[in-house]
Amino acid sequence: MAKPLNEREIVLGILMDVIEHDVYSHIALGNTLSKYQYLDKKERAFITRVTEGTLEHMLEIDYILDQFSKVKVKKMKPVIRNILRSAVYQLKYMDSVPDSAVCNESVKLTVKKGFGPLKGFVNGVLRSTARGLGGTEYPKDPVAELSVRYSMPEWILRKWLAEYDMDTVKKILTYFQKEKPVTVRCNTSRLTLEELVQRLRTEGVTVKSHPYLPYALSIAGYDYLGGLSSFREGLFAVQDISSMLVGEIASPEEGSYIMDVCAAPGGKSLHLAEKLNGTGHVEARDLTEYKTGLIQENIDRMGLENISTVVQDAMVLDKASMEKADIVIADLPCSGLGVLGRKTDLKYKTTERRLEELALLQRNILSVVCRYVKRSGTLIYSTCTINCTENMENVQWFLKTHPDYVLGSVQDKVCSRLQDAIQEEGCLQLLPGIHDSDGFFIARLIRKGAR
Ligand SMILES: C[S@@+](CC[C@H](N)C(=O)[O-])C[C@H]1O[C@@H](n2cnc3c(N)ncnc32)[C@H](O)[C@@H]1O
Repeated sequence: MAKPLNEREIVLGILMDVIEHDVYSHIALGNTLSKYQYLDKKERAFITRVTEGTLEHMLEIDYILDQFSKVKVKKMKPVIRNILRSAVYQLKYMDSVPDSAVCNESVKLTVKKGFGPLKGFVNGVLRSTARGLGGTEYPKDPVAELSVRYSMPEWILRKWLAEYDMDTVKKILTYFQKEKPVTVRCNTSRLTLEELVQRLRTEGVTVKSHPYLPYALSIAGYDYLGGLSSFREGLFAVQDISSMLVGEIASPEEGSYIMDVCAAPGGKSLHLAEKLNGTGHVEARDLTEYKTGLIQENIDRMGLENISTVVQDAMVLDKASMEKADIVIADLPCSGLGVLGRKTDLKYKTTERRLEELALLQRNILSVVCRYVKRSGTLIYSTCTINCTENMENVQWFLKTHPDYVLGSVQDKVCSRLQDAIQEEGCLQLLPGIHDSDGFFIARLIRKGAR
Protein backbone atom coordinates (compact mmCIF):
# COMPACT_ATOMS: atom_id res chain seq x y z
CA MET A 1 0.00 0.00 0.00
CA ALA A 2 1.33 3.46 -0.88
CA LYS A 3 2.24 5.58 2.12
CA PRO A 4 -0.01 8.65 2.45
CA LEU A 5 2.89 11.08 2.87
CA ASN A 6 6.58 10.84 2.16
CA GLU A 7 9.32 12.08 4.49
CA ARG A 8 9.99 15.29 2.55
CA GLU A 9 6.33 16.24 2.62
CA ILE A 10 6.28 15.63 6.36
CA VAL A 11 9.35 17.85 6.79
CA LEU A 12 7.65 20.57 4.74
CA GLY A 13 4.59 20.39 7.02
CA ILE A 14 6.76 20.87 10.12
CA LEU A 15 8.74 23.73 8.57
CA MET A 16 5.51 25.48 7.59
CA ASP A 17 4.21 25.17 11.16
CA VAL A 18 7.44 26.36 12.75
CA ILE A 19 8.53 29.11 10.36
CA GLU A 20 5.27 30.42 9.00
CA HIS A 21 2.88 29.72 11.89
CA ASP A 22 5.11 30.25 14.95
CA VAL A 23 4.83 26.74 16.45
CA TYR A 24 7.91 25.76 18.48
CA SER A 25 10.11 23.29 16.59
CA HIS A 26 10.46 20.73 19.40
CA ILE A 27 6.67 20.66 19.75
CA ALA A 28 5.98 20.44 16.01
CA LEU A 29 8.61 17.73 15.51
CA GLY A 30 7.57 15.77 18.62
CA ASN A 31 3.89 15.82 17.62
CA THR A 32 4.70 14.75 14.07
CA LEU A 33 6.93 11.86 15.13
CA SER A 34 4.29 10.54 17.48
CA LYS A 35 1.62 10.90 14.75
CA TYR A 36 3.66 8.95 12.18
CA GLN A 37 4.79 6.11 14.40
CA TYR A 38 4.38 3.66 11.50
CA LEU A 39 7.49 5.11 9.82
CA ASP A 40 10.67 3.11 10.30
CA LYS A 41 13.70 4.29 12.28
CA LYS A 42 15.56 5.47 9.15
CA GLU A 43 12.65 7.56 7.89
CA ARG A 44 12.13 9.12 11.33
CA ALA A 45 15.84 9.91 11.55
CA PHE A 46 15.69 11.57 8.10
CA ILE A 47 12.72 13.73 9.13
CA THR A 48 14.42 14.77 12.37
CA ARG A 49 17.74 15.54 10.72
CA VAL A 50 16.35 17.53 7.77
CA THR A 51 13.90 19.50 9.94
CA GLU A 52 16.42 20.37 12.63
CA GLY A 53 19.22 20.96 10.12
CA THR A 54 17.14 23.27 7.95
CA LEU A 55 16.11 25.32 10.96
CA GLU A 56 19.60 25.32 12.46
CA HIS A 57 21.18 26.60 9.21
CA MET A 58 18.31 28.74 7.95
CA LEU A 59 20.11 32.11 7.74
CA GLU A 60 22.96 30.52 5.79
CA ILE A 61 20.52 28.65 3.54
CA ASP A 62 18.56 31.83 2.78
CA TYR A 63 21.82 33.66 2.05
CA ILE A 64 22.79 30.92 -0.42
CA LEU A 65 19.34 30.85 -2.03
CA ASP A 66 19.43 34.63 -2.49
CA GLN A 67 22.63 34.19 -4.51
CA PHE A 68 21.11 31.64 -6.89
CA SER A 69 17.51 32.82 -7.20
CA LYS A 70 16.24 35.93 -8.96
CA VAL A 71 13.31 36.02 -6.53
CA LYS A 72 14.61 36.71 -3.03
CA VAL A 73 13.62 34.22 -0.30
CA LYS A 74 11.49 36.82 1.51
CA LYS A 75 9.40 37.35 -1.66
CA MET A 76 8.84 33.64 -2.41
CA LYS A 77 5.60 31.82 -1.65
CA PRO A 78 5.96 30.20 1.79
CA VAL A 79 5.56 26.63 0.47
CA ILE A 80 8.16 27.20 -2.22
CA ARG A 81 10.73 28.82 0.07
CA ASN A 82 10.43 25.98 2.57
CA ILE A 83 10.74 23.29 -0.13
CA LEU A 84 13.86 25.10 -1.32
CA ARG A 85 15.25 25.55 2.21
CA SER A 86 15.08 21.87 3.10
CA ALA A 87 16.49 20.99 -0.33
CA VAL A 88 19.49 23.31 0.10
CA TYR A 89 20.11 21.78 3.53
CA GLN A 90 20.27 18.34 1.92
CA LEU A 91 22.52 19.59 -0.90
CA LYS A 92 24.95 21.26 1.47
CA TYR A 93 24.93 19.02 4.53
CA MET A 94 23.84 15.51 3.47
CA ASP A 95 26.38 13.82 1.23
CA SER A 96 24.40 10.59 1.42
CA VAL A 97 21.55 12.10 -0.64
CA PRO A 98 22.41 12.51 -4.37
CA ASP A 99 21.87 16.05 -5.69
CA SER A 100 19.65 14.73 -8.50
CA ALA A 101 17.34 13.06 -5.97
CA VAL A 102 17.08 16.30 -3.98
CA CYS A 103 16.12 18.27 -7.13
CA ASN A 104 13.68 15.65 -8.47
CA GLU A 105 11.92 15.09 -5.15
CA SER A 106 11.59 18.87 -4.59
CA VAL A 107 10.04 19.31 -8.04
CA LYS A 108 7.57 16.46 -7.38
CA LEU A 109 6.65 17.99 -4.02
CA THR A 110 6.11 21.40 -5.66
CA VAL A 111 3.61 19.83 -8.08
CA LYS A 112 1.93 17.77 -5.33
CA LYS A 113 1.39 20.93 -3.28
CA GLY A 114 -0.43 22.58 -6.20
CA PHE A 115 2.40 24.80 -7.46
CA GLY A 116 2.94 23.00 -10.79
CA PRO A 117 3.64 26.24 -12.71
CA LEU A 118 6.63 26.86 -10.39
CA LYS A 119 8.30 23.49 -10.91
CA GLY A 120 10.72 24.95 -13.48
CA PHE A 121 11.71 27.69 -11.04
CA VAL A 122 12.35 25.20 -8.22
CA ASN A 123 14.31 22.92 -10.54
CA GLY A 124 16.39 25.81 -11.92
CA VAL A 125 17.25 27.31 -8.53
CA LEU A 126 18.25 23.94 -7.08
CA ARG A 127 20.34 22.86 -10.06
CA SER A 128 22.23 26.22 -10.06
CA THR A 129 22.69 25.94 -6.29
CA ALA A 130 24.00 22.36 -6.56
CA ARG A 131 26.52 23.50 -9.21
CA GLY A 132 27.62 26.72 -7.50
CA LEU A 133 27.50 25.77 -3.83
CA GLY A 134 31.26 25.26 -3.46
CA GLY A 135 31.96 28.86 -4.48
CA THR A 136 29.62 30.63 -2.05
CA GLU A 137 31.13 33.93 -0.94
CA TYR A 138 30.41 34.88 2.65
CA PRO A 139 30.05 38.52 3.85
CA LYS A 140 33.25 40.45 4.52
CA ASP A 141 32.14 42.08 7.76
CA PRO A 142 33.23 39.71 10.60
CA VAL A 143 29.91 39.81 12.52
CA ALA A 144 27.84 39.44 9.33
CA GLU A 145 30.06 36.53 8.31
CA LEU A 146 29.61 34.79 11.68
CA SER A 147 25.89 35.43 11.44
CA VAL A 148 25.64 33.71 8.04
CA ARG A 149 28.10 30.87 8.76
CA TYR A 150 26.45 29.94 12.06
CA SER A 151 22.94 31.16 11.23
CA MET A 152 22.81 33.33 14.30
CA PRO A 153 21.01 36.71 14.18
CA GLU A 154 23.48 39.59 14.30
CA TRP A 155 21.88 41.27 17.34
CA ILE A 156 22.50 38.14 19.44
CA LEU A 157 26.11 37.96 18.29
CA ARG A 158 26.70 41.62 19.15
CA LYS A 159 25.24 41.03 22.59
CA TRP A 160 27.53 38.05 23.22
CA LEU A 161 30.59 39.81 21.79
CA ALA A 162 30.02 42.61 24.31
CA GLU A 163 30.31 40.00 27.10
CA TYR A 164 32.60 37.26 25.76
CA ASP A 165 35.67 37.24 23.52
CA MET A 166 35.47 36.13 19.87
CA ASP A 167 37.07 32.75 20.61
CA THR A 168 34.45 31.93 23.27
CA VAL A 169 31.60 33.06 21.01
CA LYS A 170 32.90 30.82 18.20
CA LYS A 171 33.09 27.87 20.62
CA ILE A 172 29.49 28.50 21.69
CA LEU A 173 28.32 28.70 18.07
CA THR A 174 30.20 25.55 17.08
CA TYR A 175 28.77 23.62 20.03
CA PHE A 176 25.22 24.62 19.09
CA GLN A 177 25.68 23.08 15.64
CA LYS A 178 27.20 19.82 16.95
CA GLU A 179 25.04 16.76 17.44
CA LYS A 180 24.41 16.53 21.17
CA PRO A 181 23.92 13.34 23.13
CA VAL A 182 20.80 12.98 25.25
CA THR A 183 21.66 13.19 28.95
CA VAL A 184 19.63 11.25 31.47
CA ARG A 185 19.41 11.11 35.26
CA CYS A 186 19.14 7.74 36.91
CA ASN A 187 16.09 7.49 39.20
CA THR A 188 18.14 6.44 42.20
CA SER A 189 15.00 5.94 44.28
CA ARG A 190 14.25 2.92 42.05
CA LEU A 191 17.60 1.39 41.02
CA THR A 192 21.36 1.88 41.04
CA LEU A 193 23.27 3.43 38.16
CA GLU A 194 24.86 0.04 37.34
CA GLU A 195 21.42 -1.57 37.14
CA LEU A 196 20.17 1.20 34.84
CA VAL A 197 23.21 0.85 32.57
CA GLN A 198 22.58 -2.91 32.26
CA ARG A 199 18.90 -2.39 31.60
CA LEU A 200 19.53 0.22 28.89
CA ARG A 201 22.13 -2.00 27.21
CA THR A 202 19.67 -4.88 27.04
CA GLU A 203 17.32 -2.48 25.21
CA GLY A 204 20.07 -1.80 22.64
CA VAL A 205 20.93 1.70 23.91
CA THR A 206 24.51 2.98 23.81
CA VAL A 207 25.42 4.33 27.25
CA LYS A 208 28.30 6.53 28.43
CA SER A 209 28.88 7.93 31.90
CA HIS A 210 29.01 11.72 32.21
CA PRO A 211 32.14 13.36 33.66
CA TYR A 212 30.26 15.90 35.83
CA LEU A 213 27.90 13.76 37.92
CA PRO A 214 27.96 10.12 39.05
CA TYR A 215 24.26 9.48 38.38
CA ALA A 216 24.18 11.02 34.88
CA LEU A 217 24.51 9.14 31.58
CA SER A 218 24.69 10.11 27.91
CA ILE A 219 22.56 7.82 25.77
CA ALA A 220 22.27 7.24 22.02
CA GLY A 221 21.25 4.64 19.46
CA TYR A 222 17.54 4.29 20.27
CA ASP A 223 14.57 5.15 18.06
CA TYR A 224 12.40 7.22 20.38
CA LEU A 225 12.17 7.49 24.17
CA GLY A 226 8.59 6.23 24.47
CA GLY A 227 9.79 3.03 22.79
CA LEU A 228 12.08 2.20 25.76
CA SER A 229 10.40 0.27 28.56
CA SER A 230 13.00 1.62 31.02
CA PHE A 231 11.75 5.14 30.24
CA ARG A 232 8.08 4.20 30.45
CA GLU A 233 8.74 2.58 33.83
CA GLY A 234 10.34 5.79 35.11
CA LEU A 235 13.81 4.37 35.69
CA PHE A 236 15.38 7.56 34.37
CA ALA A 237 14.51 11.14 33.46
CA VAL A 238 15.84 13.08 30.49
CA GLN A 239 17.59 16.15 31.84
CA ASP A 240 20.58 18.18 30.79
CA ILE A 241 23.51 17.98 33.17
CA SER A 242 23.22 21.74 33.82
CA SER A 243 19.69 21.29 35.20
CA MET A 244 20.88 18.45 37.44
CA LEU A 245 23.33 20.92 38.97
CA VAL A 246 20.38 22.86 40.40
CA GLY A 247 19.70 19.83 42.61
CA GLU A 248 23.39 19.61 43.54
CA ILE A 249 23.66 23.30 44.41
CA ALA A 250 20.40 23.25 46.36
CA SER A 251 21.75 20.15 48.22
CA PRO A 252 18.67 19.62 50.43
CA GLU A 253 18.89 17.99 53.83
CA GLU A 254 16.52 15.10 54.43
CA GLY A 255 13.16 16.31 55.73
CA SER A 256 13.36 19.66 53.92
CA TYR A 257 10.31 21.49 52.61
CA ILE A 258 11.04 22.64 49.05
CA MET A 259 8.96 24.93 46.89
CA ASP A 260 9.62 25.00 43.14
CA VAL A 261 7.71 28.04 41.92
CA CYS A 262 8.01 27.52 38.14
CA ALA A 263 8.26 23.77 38.01
CA ALA A 264 6.74 22.32 34.81
CA PRO A 265 7.48 19.79 33.41
CA GLY A 266 9.05 18.95 36.75
CA GLY A 267 12.65 17.92 36.01
CA LYS A 268 14.20 19.78 38.92
CA SER A 269 11.35 19.14 41.36
CA LEU A 270 11.58 15.40 40.79
CA HIS A 271 15.34 15.42 41.16
CA LEU A 272 15.00 17.21 44.50
CA ALA A 273 12.26 14.82 45.66
CA GLU A 274 14.63 11.93 44.86
CA LYS A 275 17.39 13.62 46.84
CA LEU A 276 15.12 13.75 49.91
CA ASN A 277 15.13 9.90 50.04
CA GLY A 278 11.43 9.56 50.76
CA THR A 279 11.48 12.27 53.48
CA GLY A 280 10.31 15.93 53.40
CA HIS A 281 8.21 17.34 50.59
CA VAL A 282 8.48 19.16 47.27
CA GLU A 283 5.66 21.47 46.26
CA ALA A 284 5.86 21.84 42.48
CA ARG A 285 3.98 24.92 41.28
CA ASP A 286 3.18 26.28 37.86
CA LEU A 287 0.79 28.68 36.20
CA THR A 288 -1.94 26.44 34.77
CA GLU A 289 -3.67 23.08 35.21
CA TYR A 290 -2.16 22.00 31.92
CA LYS A 291 1.36 22.70 33.21
CA THR A 292 0.85 21.02 36.58
CA GLY A 293 -0.67 18.11 34.64
CA LEU A 294 2.67 17.70 32.85
CA ILE A 295 4.45 17.59 36.21
CA GLN A 296 1.93 15.04 37.53
CA GLU A 297 2.52 12.77 34.51
CA ASN A 298 6.21 12.75 35.35
CA ILE A 299 5.55 12.17 39.06
CA ASP A 300 3.39 9.16 38.17
CA ARG A 301 6.00 7.78 35.77
CA MET A 302 8.89 8.20 38.22
CA GLY A 303 6.82 6.85 41.14
CA LEU A 304 7.73 9.39 43.86
CA GLU A 305 5.45 10.14 46.80
CA ASN A 306 7.02 13.12 48.56
CA ILE A 307 5.98 15.60 45.87
CA SER A 308 2.71 17.33 44.93
CA THR A 309 1.60 19.94 42.40
CA VAL A 310 -0.13 23.28 42.93
CA VAL A 311 -1.49 25.78 40.41
CA GLN A 312 -0.15 29.16 41.51
CA ASP A 313 0.97 32.29 39.69
CA ALA A 314 4.46 33.04 40.99
CA MET A 315 3.84 36.78 40.52
CA VAL A 316 1.02 36.73 43.06
CA LEU A 317 2.04 36.63 46.72
CA ASP A 318 0.74 33.52 48.48
CA LYS A 319 0.58 34.74 52.07
CA ALA A 320 0.16 31.22 53.45
CA SER A 321 3.63 30.32 52.14
CA MET A 322 5.60 33.12 53.83
CA GLU A 323 8.83 31.79 55.40
CA LYS A 324 7.59 28.24 54.92
CA ALA A 325 10.28 26.74 52.69
CA ASP A 326 13.77 25.51 53.51
CA ILE A 327 14.54 25.87 49.82
CA VAL A 328 12.79 27.82 47.06
CA ILE A 329 13.70 26.95 43.48
CA ALA A 330 13.14 29.81 41.04
CA ASP A 331 14.00 28.28 37.66
CA LEU A 332 12.38 31.13 35.82
CA PRO A 333 11.09 31.73 32.30
CA CYS A 334 14.05 33.11 30.33
CA SER A 335 15.28 33.85 26.82
CA GLY A 336 16.78 30.35 26.47
CA LEU A 337 19.91 31.62 24.70
CA GLY A 338 21.89 28.80 26.35
CA VAL A 339 19.81 26.09 24.68
CA LEU A 340 19.70 27.41 21.12
CA GLY A 341 21.38 24.17 20.01
CA ARG A 342 18.28 22.23 21.08
CA LYS A 343 15.55 24.74 20.35
CA THR A 344 16.82 25.65 16.92
CA ASP A 345 14.05 28.09 15.97
CA LEU A 346 14.19 30.17 19.16
CA LYS A 347 17.01 32.37 17.85
CA TYR A 348 14.78 33.62 15.02
CA LYS A 349 11.77 34.18 17.22
CA THR A 350 13.17 36.08 20.19
CA THR A 351 13.94 39.80 20.22
CA GLU A 352 16.01 42.23 22.24
CA ARG A 353 12.80 43.71 23.63
CA ARG A 354 11.66 40.25 24.75
CA LEU A 355 14.93 39.81 26.66
CA GLU A 356 14.32 43.04 28.54
CA GLU A 357 10.73 42.02 29.35
CA LEU A 358 11.97 38.67 30.64
CA ALA A 359 14.62 40.26 32.88
CA LEU A 360 11.88 42.39 34.42
CA LEU A 361 9.56 39.41 34.84
CA GLN A 362 12.38 37.53 36.58
CA ARG A 363 12.91 40.43 38.99
CA ASN A 364 9.21 40.60 39.75
CA ILE A 365 8.96 36.87 40.45
CA LEU A 366 12.13 36.85 42.58
CA SER A 367 10.78 39.70 44.74
CA VAL A 368 7.64 37.70 45.48
CA VAL A 369 9.01 34.19 45.96
CA CYS A 370 12.00 35.19 48.09
CA ARG A 371 9.47 35.80 50.85
CA TYR A 372 8.66 32.07 51.01
CA VAL A 373 12.20 31.22 52.18
CA LYS A 374 12.72 30.56 55.91
CA ARG A 375 15.41 32.48 57.78
CA SER A 376 18.78 30.90 56.84
CA GLY A 377 17.00 28.99 54.06
CA THR A 378 18.10 28.93 50.41
CA LEU A 379 16.78 30.58 47.27
CA ILE A 380 18.09 29.10 44.03
CA TYR A 381 17.74 31.33 40.98
CA SER A 382 18.42 29.69 37.63
CA THR A 383 17.99 30.32 33.90
CA CYS A 384 19.01 28.50 30.73
CA THR A 385 20.53 31.62 29.26
CA ILE A 386 24.00 33.13 28.94
CA ASN A 387 23.45 36.89 28.83
CA CYS A 388 24.28 38.85 31.95
CA THR A 389 21.09 40.96 31.94
CA GLU A 390 19.03 37.96 32.98
CA ASN A 391 21.77 36.43 35.14
CA MET A 392 24.48 38.30 37.05
CA GLU A 393 22.78 41.70 36.67
CA ASN A 394 19.58 40.30 38.12
CA VAL A 395 21.47 38.76 41.03
CA GLN A 396 23.24 42.05 41.74
CA TRP A 397 19.94 43.89 41.57
CA PHE A 398 18.35 41.32 43.89
CA LEU A 399 21.10 41.60 46.51
CA LYS A 400 20.87 45.37 46.47
CA THR A 401 17.09 45.42 46.84
CA HIS A 402 16.91 42.49 49.29
CA PRO A 403 19.55 43.11 51.97
CA ASP A 404 18.27 40.11 53.94
CA TYR A 405 19.99 37.87 51.35
CA VAL A 406 23.65 37.02 50.69
CA LEU A 407 25.33 34.78 48.15
CA GLY A 408 26.27 31.31 49.41
CA SER A 409 29.27 29.43 48.08
CA VAL A 410 28.84 26.87 45.28
CA GLN A 411 32.48 25.80 45.20
CA ASP A 412 31.98 22.56 47.12
CA LYS A 413 28.76 21.74 45.24
CA VAL A 414 30.30 21.18 41.79
CA CYS A 415 33.15 18.98 40.53
CA SER A 416 36.68 20.23 39.88
CA ARG A 417 36.03 20.44 36.11
CA LEU A 418 33.38 23.09 36.72
CA GLN A 419 35.30 25.36 39.08
CA ASP A 420 36.08 27.72 36.19
CA ALA A 421 32.33 28.20 35.67
CA ILE A 422 32.02 29.94 39.04
CA GLN A 423 31.53 33.48 37.86
CA GLU A 424 31.45 35.17 41.19
CA GLU A 425 31.10 33.54 44.58
CA GLY A 426 27.72 31.82 44.64
CA CYS A 427 27.05 31.98 40.88
CA LEU A 428 27.73 29.39 38.22
CA GLN A 429 27.65 30.31 34.52
CA LEU A 430 27.94 27.30 32.23
CA LEU A 431 28.79 28.06 28.61
CA PRO A 432 28.07 25.58 25.82
CA GLY A 433 31.29 24.59 24.05
CA ILE A 434 33.38 25.66 27.03
CA HIS A 435 31.54 23.25 29.32
CA ASP A 436 30.03 19.94 28.27
CA SER A 437 26.46 21.11 28.84
CA ASP A 438 23.79 23.56 27.80
CA GLY A 439 24.32 27.22 28.65
CA PHE A 440 22.92 27.67 32.15
CA PHE A 441 23.11 30.00 35.14
CA ILE A 442 22.61 29.15 38.82
CA ALA A 443 22.83 31.49 41.81
CA ARG A 444 22.66 30.27 45.40
CA LEU A 445 21.17 32.93 47.67
CA ILE A 446 20.93 32.48 51.42
CA ARG A 447 18.45 34.33 53.59
CA LYS A 448 20.09 35.84 56.65
CA GLY A 449 18.98 35.17 60.21
CA ALA A 450 18.53 32.27 62.58
CA ARG A 451 15.74 29.73 62.16
C1 LIG B 1 12.20 27.21 32.65
S1 LIG B 1 10.60 26.52 32.77
C2 LIG B 1 10.73 25.53 34.20
C3 LIG B 1 11.40 24.19 33.97
C4 LIG B 1 11.34 23.32 35.18
N1 LIG B 1 11.92 23.96 36.34
C5 LIG B 1 11.99 21.96 35.00
O1 LIG B 1 13.11 21.76 35.44
O2 LIG B 1 11.36 21.09 34.40
C6 LIG B 1 9.67 27.87 33.35
C7 LIG B 1 8.26 27.54 33.77
O3 LIG B 1 7.71 28.72 34.36
C8 LIG B 1 6.34 28.68 34.17
N2 LIG B 1 5.81 30.03 34.43
C9 LIG B 1 5.87 31.12 33.65
N3 LIG B 1 5.31 32.18 34.26
C10 LIG B 1 4.88 31.74 35.47
C11 LIG B 1 4.21 32.35 36.56
N4 LIG B 1 3.88 33.64 36.52
N5 LIG B 1 3.91 31.59 37.64
C12 LIG B 1 4.26 30.28 37.68
N6 LIG B 1 4.90 29.65 36.67
C13 LIG B 1 5.21 30.37 35.58
C14 LIG B 1 6.16 28.19 32.77
O4 LIG B 1 4.88 27.63 32.61
C15 LIG B 1 7.29 27.15 32.67
O5 LIG B 1 6.78 25.87 32.93
